[in-house]
Amino acid sequence: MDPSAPKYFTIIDYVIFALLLVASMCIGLYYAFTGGRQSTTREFLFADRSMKCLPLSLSLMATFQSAVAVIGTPAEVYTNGTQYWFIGCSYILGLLIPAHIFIPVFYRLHLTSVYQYLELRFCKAVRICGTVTFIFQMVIYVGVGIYTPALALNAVTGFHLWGAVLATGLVCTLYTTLGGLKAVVWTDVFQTVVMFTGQLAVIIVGVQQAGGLSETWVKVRDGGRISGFDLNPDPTVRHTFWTLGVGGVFLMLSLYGVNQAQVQRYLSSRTEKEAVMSCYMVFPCLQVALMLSCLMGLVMYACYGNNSPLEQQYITSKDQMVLYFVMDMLQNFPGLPGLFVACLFSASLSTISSALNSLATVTIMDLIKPHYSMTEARATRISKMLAVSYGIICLAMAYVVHLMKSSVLQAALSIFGMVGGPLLGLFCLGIFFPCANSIGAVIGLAAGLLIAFWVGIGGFLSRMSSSVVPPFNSTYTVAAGPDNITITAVTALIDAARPVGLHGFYSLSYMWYSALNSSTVVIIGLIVSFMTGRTKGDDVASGTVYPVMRTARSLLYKLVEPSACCTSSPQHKIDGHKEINGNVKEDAGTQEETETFLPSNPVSHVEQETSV
Ligand SMILES: O=C(O)CCCC[C@@H]1SC[C@@H]2NC(=O)N[C@@H]21
Ligand code: NA
Repeated sequence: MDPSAPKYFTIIDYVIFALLLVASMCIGLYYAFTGGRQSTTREFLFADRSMKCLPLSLSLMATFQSAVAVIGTPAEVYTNGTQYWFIGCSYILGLLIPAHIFIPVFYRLHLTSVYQYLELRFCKAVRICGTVTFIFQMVIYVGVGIYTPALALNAVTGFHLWGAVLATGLVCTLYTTLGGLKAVVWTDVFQTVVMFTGQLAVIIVGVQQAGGLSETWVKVRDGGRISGFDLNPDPTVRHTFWTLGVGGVFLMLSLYGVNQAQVQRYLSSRTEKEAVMSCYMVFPCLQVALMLSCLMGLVMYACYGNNSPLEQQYITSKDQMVLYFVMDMLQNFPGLPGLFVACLFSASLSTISSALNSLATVTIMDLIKPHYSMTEARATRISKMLAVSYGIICLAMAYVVHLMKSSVLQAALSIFGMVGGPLLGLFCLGIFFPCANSIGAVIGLAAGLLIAFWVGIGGFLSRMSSSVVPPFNSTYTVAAGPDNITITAVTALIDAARPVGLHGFYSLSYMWYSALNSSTVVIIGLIVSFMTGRTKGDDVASGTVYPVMRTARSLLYKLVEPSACCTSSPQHKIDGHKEINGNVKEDAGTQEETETFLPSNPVSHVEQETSV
């Protein structure tokens, strides 16, 4: 069989792929005609705030596990080894901080959109800036998410590119519009099961084709694909333990801490405890997803070695490698290629549906409702129309992505870093620095976005221009074997060409974008706040600041005085929260200080803190 010929699906493959779309549509229809029949925004956008932590945790994981991870991560591991796996270390802090800082603050404010927080803490202008930035980020990200699987599928199986894009986009938009957040969460659960099953099937068959587990291990180890701890502190090295383990924390905080798609899931939990639990339960799900993607890259290497289909010119981009591998390996297992393609589109659908639902939410809640009073029914109808409109916009965005040529994994993570980073900085400025004021917030956000695009675009262009340096300045894994002399020579050449000065700034690893941009927003935001008259502690809206110092003191106190921990903590009076659309929330009453060390009404401690 000529390996360069495109592989074709058998009829059973198409059936499995069609079944996935039909099943997703049925879940959407089910939630369109049961329960409250999606007639209120509370149901359409927040699932009646009744969600339990298990489906939520799978949905939280699925939202940012798109075809990009299913295709891009194995290609990354195949090319550069398992260094990328260290991003898993960033999931610890990347989920603990959202669980114990962001969720308590956002949950107790009874927010509808996470950007409502920005108006409570700063002013309406900051809220609008945050909302628009989020919309910009998610529309581009969804464009990548829709286009990625269609491109890979088209390249390897001849499946019509825009047919796949339209099928994905339309089915997804339909069930999201019909079934609201309940449908999005439950299709995420179903699609995650399909995604994991597909990946596992390919790994098992791949290991068999490579000659068994021990044979696979020997090949990847001798091929230098098992990376150790690369503790190189050089921030321009693309993947090291620091860029992934530390830079990854900021990336995770921008996604699982302050991204509307995730915060909306926390807010749709029945109780704050369920929300915190769902955040904790994301950790094992993410580790499994990361493990499956990395293992697939290793199995691909065990099967192809260094003469990859890319070098054989069977495919044109490394993002097509996974699908080529699947069609190559599973050709004799009718139905499995269809299962893997269903896995790929499941990853995509679960991300696109979450994004469309969150885009509709912030648009209606942040941009429309505050300016026009309307009935619940009308607001829900507009939300559904918005979901459809964003579906169409994202299909157009897929075409724009078609025009750009970049590794999809790096493209997606760069978008998160360039746009998600400044948003993370904006929320950190508000939550951790009571002295920050609105002018500081707006100018800080602008500075963060400016730096982000300067480094991001500059880095992209400088990589394109200097042909000597490879597509991204990665440290080559020195391949053992006859050609290692060549590789060493090339590495020496790269080091010689390594950019210095401003050029060095441009070649910052994309994994540091989130950290750099969020820090820029905080630093500039604080400087401008001090220059323009910092906010006094008691001017800060109740519940919008996390008392870092007080929590640290109470943690220290519990450590030093173990006997103190069994006495009941002092009662705290909760005063009413002024909700944004005017009606004051009745919160009067007293409440035990919760074990998350965040007092039920954090601002009172800020007053104490700032007044001390
Ligand atoms: O798959 C995607 O859509 C984007 C690539 C993964 C996004 C980041 S990587 C760290 C975190 N872990 C995940 O599984 N997704 C996010
Ligand atoms: Na997904």
